[in-house]
Amino acid sequence: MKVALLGGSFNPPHVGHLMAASYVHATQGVDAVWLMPTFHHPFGKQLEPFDARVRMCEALCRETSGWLQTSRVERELAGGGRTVDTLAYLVERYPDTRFSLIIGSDILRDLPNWKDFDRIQRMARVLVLYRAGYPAPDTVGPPLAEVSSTQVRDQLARGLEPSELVPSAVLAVAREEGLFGLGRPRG
Ligand SMILES: Nc1ncnc2c1ncn2[C@@H]1O[C@H](COP(=O)(O)OP(=O)(O)OP(=O)(O)O)[C@@H](O)[C@H]1O
Ligand SMILES: O=C(O)c1ccc[n+]([C@@H]2O[C@H](COP(=O)([O-])O)[C@@H](O)[C@H]2O)c1
Repeated sequence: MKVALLGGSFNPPHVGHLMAASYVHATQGVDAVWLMPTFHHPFGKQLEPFDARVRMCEALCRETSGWLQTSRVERELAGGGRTVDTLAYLVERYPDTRFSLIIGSDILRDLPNWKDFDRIQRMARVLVLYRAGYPAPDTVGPPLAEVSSTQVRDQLARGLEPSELVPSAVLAVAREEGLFGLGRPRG
């Protein structure tokens, strides 16, 4: 079994995540892609509750035939949210699985602040996808969608419906859960 991991805040998930996962599934010889929402963000990002982000990720996964799944592993570990620790745990727990790690090229500038990136590279094949707007050497594939969770949150804060950036089923969960100020009167 070959699994590619896409870790992220998913605050909220958007079509860029779906495109990144689809691209890897379609071209990189993996059987499955696991979305791995952050429980505690290592750099202290303030996020909507974990369970609500998991629900939105699950809605995103339902856009696929089943190869995209959501993992709650970072809550099971409940540690500092460092990817090297999550990966070491997964490698031990699934000895017959070969893992890849997907990151967007925007992350490259953060890597000096990651814990033990060298060790990550020894445990997993690292696939750096070309995120539109972040050209870099050695990325895989064409530039992917110019969309971010930040942009989605900005639209929601302005009372706009980000229906071109977020699958409708994901937006429905965000509305049900009252995330990102949805359902609250705007001041
Ligand atoms: N449009 C995209 N194209 C390619 N990769 C992406 C895209 N959006 C996110 N990613 C990658 O998915 C992973 C998780 O991203 P994350 O959940 O932080 O979304 P984000 O849009 O970057 O969020 P924010 O705007 O809140 O920082 C990261 O590796 C990121 O580089
Ligand atoms: O391992 C680290 O040191 C590390 C530092 C920062 C971020 N990460 C992971 O990188 C992934 C993308 O993070 P972000 O900030 O783009 O949502 C997510 O899975 C984080 O847990 C990992």
